Amino acid sequence: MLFMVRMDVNVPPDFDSDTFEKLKQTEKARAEDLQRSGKWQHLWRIAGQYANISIFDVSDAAELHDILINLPLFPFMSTEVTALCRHPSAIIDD
Ligand SMILES: O=C(O)C[C@H]1C=CC(=O)O1
Repeated sequence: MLFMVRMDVNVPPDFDSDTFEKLKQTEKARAEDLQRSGKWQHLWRIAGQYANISIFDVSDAAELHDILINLPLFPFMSTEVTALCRHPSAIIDD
């Protein structure tokens, strides 16, 4: 199943910056692993915002939920999930 996920990252202004930098590195490694696995198919920065639009290809909503809540930056994120299905006029069958 395909899902579009918007992730907005909100860091409290008084949060320790070194700790946050370490979390970002852990998040980057996790995101790269999930992309290599094929589960995180697209990762796009929303220009001008600390936010992204991502496409996940997972077996079901429960798997997506498990991935999202285990992201290192999840405690600092708000997420919006949209289930996708093939458009009948789409010419690319990916
Ligand atoms: O930067 C972000 O949008 C948040 C998060 C998603 C992937 C990643 O490496 O960090």
